[in-house]
Amino acid sequence: MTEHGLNLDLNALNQQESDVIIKTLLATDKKAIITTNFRPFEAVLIHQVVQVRPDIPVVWMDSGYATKETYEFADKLTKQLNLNLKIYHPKISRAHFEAINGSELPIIDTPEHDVFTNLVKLEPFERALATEKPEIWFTALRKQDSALRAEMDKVSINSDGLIKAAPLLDWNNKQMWQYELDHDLPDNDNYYDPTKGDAHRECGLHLKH
Ligand SMILES: Nc1ncnc2c1ncn2[C@@H]1O[C@H](COP(=O)(O)OS(=O)(=O)O)[C@@H](OP(=O)(O)O)[C@H]1O
Repeated sequence: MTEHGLNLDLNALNQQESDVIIKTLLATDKKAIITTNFRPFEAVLIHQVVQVRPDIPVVWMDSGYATKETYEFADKLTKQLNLNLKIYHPKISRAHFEAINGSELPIIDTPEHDVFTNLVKLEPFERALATEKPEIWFTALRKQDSALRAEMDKVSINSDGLIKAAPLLDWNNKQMWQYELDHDLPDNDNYYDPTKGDAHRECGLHLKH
């Protein structure tokens, strides 16, 4: 991967376990972020990454539609791991959106739903990228999430030239659960994403980036 000023063998790195991938990428001193939606099992990758770089920006696009348990989990994990949490809010609040559009969410796969997804997730993420200017982007994507993710590599260069790393790509739920148990980490048992409809659906974030 010399075009990015890194002397890394991507194919070799992709064969490695999560701890080696995280240490290798962060040893480069490149600016890194980790994104999280605080869905179940989020504590695992965040814990692994902050062991190596404690002050890494942890980026959350808070749609305003998260469950009470998600907000509680976000607070608890942030305090327990002393996270450098960076919250990106939509440009229009939930109250404002609902006053104009009503409190019922737009139907999935309609132009109205696309506008909503852009408002609460995609635009805030563009803002996060422009503000944080990462060179490395960690996510906890896993093969079991969707057909698209089943085909991904753990480490790749995305269309923006960002190094996109999903060190837990091939972990299963049992491994995630065991890791949380071993490290006394909290979890979220009531997660909801208003942009998804179905958990296996892509909202567009990982199609664009
Ligand atoms: N709201 C929000 N804030 C910050 N980061 C987010 C958000 N939504 C998605 N993501 C990032 O995308 C990863 C996959 O999330 P999802 O499958 O739930 O949704 S999406 O369809 O990709 O938007 C998700 O996975 P994790 O890394 O496991 O959190 C994040 O990295």
